[in-house]
Amino acid sequence: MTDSKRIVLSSDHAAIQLRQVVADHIAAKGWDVVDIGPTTPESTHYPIHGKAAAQQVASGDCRFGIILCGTGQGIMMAANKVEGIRCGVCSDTFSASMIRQHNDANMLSIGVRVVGEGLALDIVDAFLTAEFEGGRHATRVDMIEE
Ligand SMILES: O=C(CO)[C@H](O)[C@H](O)COP(=O)(O)O
Repeated sequence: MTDSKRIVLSSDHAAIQLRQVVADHIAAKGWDVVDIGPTTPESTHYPIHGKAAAQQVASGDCRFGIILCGTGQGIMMAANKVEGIRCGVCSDTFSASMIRQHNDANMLSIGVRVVGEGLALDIVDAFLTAEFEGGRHATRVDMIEE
C-alpha cells in the first residue's frame, strides 16, 4: 500500500462532466489527480475504463481510484475483476465511509444517473477522509484477498 496522494479517475461517456467536477474538487483538497479519461463524449465501453483505472491502483501507482458511469455498477464490476481491487458503489455518505473503515476499499464508484453533483462530492469526501479500522476487519479483508 502506498501513502501517496495520487488518485486515478476514470468514467465512461455518461459521467465525463461529473468526473471533471470530482477532479477539480479533490485537486483543491491536495490530491494529485491522474485523470485517464475519456475526454470526448462519444459512446464508449465502461469495462475498458474500469479496468484501466483499477490497474493503476493495483500496481501501486495510485493510492485510490474513483470511477463513474451511469449507475456506477458496471464500471465497479469491471474494476473488481483486477486482483487487489476492492471497489464499492456508493449512493450515500455512510456507505462511502464504511467501505473504507470496514472493507479497506481502494476504489469508489459513483453513478451519475443515480446521485446529484452535491451528494456525489459528499460521497467522495466521506470516502477519502475515512480510515481503515483494521482488527477484525483486516481478517475479513484478508479472506477476500485469499
Ligand atoms: O451505467 C452504466 C453501466 O453500469 C453505463 O453508463 C450505461 O450502461 C451506459 O448506457 P448508455 O450507453 O445508454 O449511455
